[in-house]
Amino acid sequence: MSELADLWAKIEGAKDCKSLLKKYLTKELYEKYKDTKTSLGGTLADCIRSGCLNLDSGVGLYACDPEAYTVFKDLFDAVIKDYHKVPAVNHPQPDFGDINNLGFGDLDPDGKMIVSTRVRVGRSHNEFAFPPSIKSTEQRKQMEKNTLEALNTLEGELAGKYYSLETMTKDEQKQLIEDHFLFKDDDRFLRDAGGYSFWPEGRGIFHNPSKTFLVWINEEDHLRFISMQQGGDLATVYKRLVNAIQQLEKKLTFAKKDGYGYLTFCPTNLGTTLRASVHIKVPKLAAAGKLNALCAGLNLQPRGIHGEHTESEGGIYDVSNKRRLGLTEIEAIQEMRKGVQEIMKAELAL
Ligand SMILES: Nc1ncnc2c1ncn2[C@@H]1O[C@H](COP(=O)(O)OP(=O)(O)OP(=O)(O)O)[C@@H](O)[C@H]1O
Ligand SMILES: NC(=[NH2+])NCCC[C@H](N)C(=O)O
Repeated sequence: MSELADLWAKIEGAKDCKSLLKKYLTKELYEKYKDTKTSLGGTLADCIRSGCLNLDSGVGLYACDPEAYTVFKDLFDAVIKDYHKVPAVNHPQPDFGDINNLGFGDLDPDGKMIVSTRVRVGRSHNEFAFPPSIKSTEQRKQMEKNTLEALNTLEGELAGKYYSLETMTKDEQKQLIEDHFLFKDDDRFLRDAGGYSFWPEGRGIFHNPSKTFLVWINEEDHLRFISMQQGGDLATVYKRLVNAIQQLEKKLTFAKKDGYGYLTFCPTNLGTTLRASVHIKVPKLAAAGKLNALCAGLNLQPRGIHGEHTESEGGIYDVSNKRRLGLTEIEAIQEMRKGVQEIMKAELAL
């Protein structure tokens, strides 16, 4: 049996599987796409491997490369519409808003509830495959090199240095992870999607001395741009990120598609690719079992303190916008801002 037929048999037989892949990969779509290849050589197996090997996936589908969104359109569109709750895949053009006139500042001026604030976006290079279809270390290294040429031209607050995972000590790596600056290598969904192949080659982190602006290279996405700092000053964090994006877009061209926005490896990140989060102390809401429902109603997503698939510690949660597609960057930030302010009100009322 071919690998694809084997993966298909696994998911077809998984009656209790609740992933979006299970919901939308019908026999008809499987037959339609089973022999299809992207121009970089990506296949349906590359897109569905993680979801078939991890039947508890929420989504279960990854793009093998930027072209997957076009080549396997019917499958991706169905998953995208369901995850992002949009009737059609019709993402607007980027709009970061008037960053000098945002109309909001620090969400927690007294510093009582918000421990830290972070906003990140993902960016991809059109000419490189995503992890399932990357066939050699050379591709990751080339991408790392092209990106560093651009990062090394950044000036002022954004200027920084690159730290390769290939040369970093285990202790340095551990400390950066504990301090919430660096990615880990223990996500089984990403592992089965090829995310850790040839690890740690071509991976690394660029950051400024104060670690308020950081770039992850060759983690889940080709690139992640991150702005973060202690406290609740969302406006400052967002402005810094937009400034970085605008500077880097002068040097690099990122994968983008009309109606889909910026293209990312995982369809959950598509569009604005923006996740704005606070680490927020909400012990009362959590103890009352009210946080999840409140977040759901506000289009927010609660996570644990060490990120996705982790637990809360001391009543502190990572709360962020859930929607990234079908709205502009500034709308996603405003949705997160309003939602976080509602959560703060609800915590104080208990
Ligand atoms: N507001 C925040 N303050 C401090 N650290 C944060 C904040 N939000 C997220 N982090 C940290 O960022 C790291 C990465 O988190 P996580 O993997 O959940 O999200 P991500 O980088 O946005 O990507 P993805 O959604 O693809 O998983 C973790 O260490 C997490 O604790
Ligand atoms: N980091 C991410 N892209 N997270 C979202 C999806 C993760 C995993 N593939 C799932 O389907 O549950």
